[in-house]
Amino acid sequence: MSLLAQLDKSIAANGGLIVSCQPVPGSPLDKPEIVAAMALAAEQAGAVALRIEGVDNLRATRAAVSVPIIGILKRDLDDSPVRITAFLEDVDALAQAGADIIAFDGTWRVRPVPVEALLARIHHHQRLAMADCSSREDGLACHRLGAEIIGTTLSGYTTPETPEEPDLALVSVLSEAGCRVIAEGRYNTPAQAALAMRHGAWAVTVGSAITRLEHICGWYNTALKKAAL
Ligand SMILES: CC(=O)N[C@H](C=O)[C@@H](O)[C@H](O)[C@H](O)COP(=O)(O)O
Repeated sequence: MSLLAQLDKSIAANGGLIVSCQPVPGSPLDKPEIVAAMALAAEQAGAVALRIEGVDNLRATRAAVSVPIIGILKRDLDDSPVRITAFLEDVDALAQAGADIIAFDGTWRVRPVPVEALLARIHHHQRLAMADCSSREDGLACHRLGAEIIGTTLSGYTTPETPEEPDLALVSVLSEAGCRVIAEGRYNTPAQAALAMRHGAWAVTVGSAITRLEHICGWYNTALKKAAL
């Protein structure tokens, strides 16, 4: 059975939650063995797939879990705002470390390597490609170029202000256009994730609300401070 067919089956059975295990950089939780433990706990709790950043985290997680892994590699570049899997060697490293799906920045911004070349390299390794997009235009362009999965990951992150709510409208527009959409970015409650599925998402990736303890504490601290005023 193809990986997509396998995922269709587990999404139908379990609901379509993908857990992104990306600790806050420099956090006491930012260690490959802890990332792998979070990933295993998510798998045991019914996650259909995992999203993992970095080669060491990916290797540790691959050894611990059996569900598919979406691999990414983040870098901060001087001459481009693109951060997620920007180079061909990043694709090679992720494939080698055991990613089943490789996600990359699919936005139309100044970038070191064209989307077409990244897609060709991912497919050369016989991996599935997920394009992390910010808009209808990005998403449709990556879909036409052959990305099997379109993520709404970067909606709200290519502009100076990031909204609080997730971009459900983008999920609808891309799924109506025939894309296999992973809703991702600020799905901080189960109700928001469920809404994404009702807007046509194939699956929903949740990161901060499940695996970034500092963000969750921050949400509570802000609310509690406001309540004390
Ligand atoms: C914009 C960007 O770089 N997003 C990253 C992509 O991998 C991660 O930092 C997010 O945590 C991930 O997309 C999940 O989103 P959320 O943490 O909101 O559930």
